[in-house]
Amino acid sequence: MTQTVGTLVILGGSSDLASRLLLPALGQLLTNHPERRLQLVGSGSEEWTDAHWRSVVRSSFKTVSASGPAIEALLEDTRYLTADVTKPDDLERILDACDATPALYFALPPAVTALACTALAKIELPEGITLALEKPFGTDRRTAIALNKQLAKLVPEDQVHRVDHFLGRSTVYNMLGLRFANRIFEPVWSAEHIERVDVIYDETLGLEGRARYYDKAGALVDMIQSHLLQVLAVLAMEPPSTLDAQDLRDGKGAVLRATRLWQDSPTESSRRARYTGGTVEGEKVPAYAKEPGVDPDRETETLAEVTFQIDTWRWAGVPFTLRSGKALGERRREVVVTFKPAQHVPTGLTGTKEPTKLRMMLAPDEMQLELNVNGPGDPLQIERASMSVEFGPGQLLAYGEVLEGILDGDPSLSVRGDTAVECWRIVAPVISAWTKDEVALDTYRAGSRGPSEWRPLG
Ligand SMILES: NC(=O)C1=CN([C@@H]2O[C@H](COP(=O)(O)OP(=O)(O)OC[C@H]3O[C@@H](n4cnc5c(N)ncnc54)[C@H](OP(=O)(O)O)[C@@H]3O)[C@@H](O)[C@H]2O)C=CC1
Ligand SMILES: O=C1O[C@H](COP(=O)(O)O)[C@@H](O)[C@H](O)[C@H]1O
Repeated sequence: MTQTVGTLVILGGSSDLASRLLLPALGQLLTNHPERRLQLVGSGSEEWTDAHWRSVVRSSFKTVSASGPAIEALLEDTRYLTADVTKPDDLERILDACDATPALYFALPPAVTALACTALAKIELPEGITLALEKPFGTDRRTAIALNKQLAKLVPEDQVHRVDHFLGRSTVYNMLGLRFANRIFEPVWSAEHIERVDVIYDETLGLEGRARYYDKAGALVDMIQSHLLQVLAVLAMEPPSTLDAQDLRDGKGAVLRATRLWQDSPTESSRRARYTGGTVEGEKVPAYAKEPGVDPDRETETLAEVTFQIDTWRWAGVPFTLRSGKALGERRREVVVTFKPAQHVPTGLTGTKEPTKLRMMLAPDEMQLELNVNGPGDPLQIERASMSVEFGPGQLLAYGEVLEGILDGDPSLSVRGDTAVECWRIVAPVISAWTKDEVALDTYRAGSRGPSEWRPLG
């Protein structure tokens, strides 16, 4: 694809996102594509000099051993502008500093992003400008609709990239390849053969000093409302004709429009919990409620689990359970598709206790197909065997794939406006029930597997 963006502006240059994820990914992308030329402008409310910003960029690039002509050219003329991005004059100054068609990347808290968009409406924008917005997109359905309206007044939809780095993972293409480039999965990919689907994203990471953002979001909004619903959409979509932006996004949109809480019951379909003090990977972790910046009375959950149904012919009656949490004892990132038991196991064969399971591990991507096979000893005794395939790490970090889409004007892997709103609609009844305390806030020890009374998934 041809690069359509010539200047990348990071609003929130001092953010954790920029230094830890965006800049390393940019470094890797430009190392892999030495022919690219890109001007980088950083901006933030901190009074930084160009030299300080350059050193921040350089250290982030170092983490991925970035090098080559594209990196040298970028470091040579990158600059930093101190600005309040909620002020139109400051934004105008930033845009004046752009030598080529810019992309504005909002590495900002969602409320500040919304104010910056209001300010952008008051100034003239350069032709072809791209706007890249981080998740969460808005803070609920209403604010997401309002933000979409604001953006629509600024640029056409294809120039808006609602970033979800889970869609920037090769995982999406791996799932599509597995399903649609084989004859054996798609014919059984439905309620007729699938019992349930679990998407699990358990992290050993704790709060990592992100209370300012996380304490208002919690695990439901941070992971399920955004990333994991996108994974569900890719898993459950109808076969697209092409991998074009329109086909992919139409396919995901149709799934999400049909998705709602299991039996429409927020109390039956959702669970939440918060970690108490413990030890994770040998390190002591304080109770979430005692972390600096956390308001314990807010009762923010650090582990969330919600079951959904998809009201289509293909998926009627199949529960999709999404779970994610922090400070857990084991990092577990996988999609588990559990098939229905064989219709009839011939009398005489013994030992078929578990049905067939397809596990798709995320980052690093791997697939395991757990089957019932005849064991090496007694031929009538069925044993469990697993066939596994490693997909490899992908050419780029997830954010590198996101940035490549932005630079090349390809929104295939970004979230479309209507879909962002759907995701808020889907989780709204859970948020409402939790706010009213209709679902108890359970506890789990940091370093454990979660509350012992919760049914294990997968
Ligand atoms: N960090 C992560 O792992 C991930 C973050 N995200 C998303 O990225 C976004 C940023 O998150 P994160 O990096 O954690 O947040 P941080 O709190 O680390 O950074 C927020 C940034 O916003 C800047 N900022 C705030 N107000 C203004 C203003 N009025 N004018 C200019 N700059 C301003 C801050 O600058 P200053 O400090 O100078 O005020 C800072 O650079 C969020 O939407 C989050 O959901 C998404 C995926 C992962
Ligand atoms: O967006 C986010 O994602 C990360 C998990 O993604 P990973 O690619 O870093 O594994 C999560 O830790 C963070 O809380 C959330 O904001």
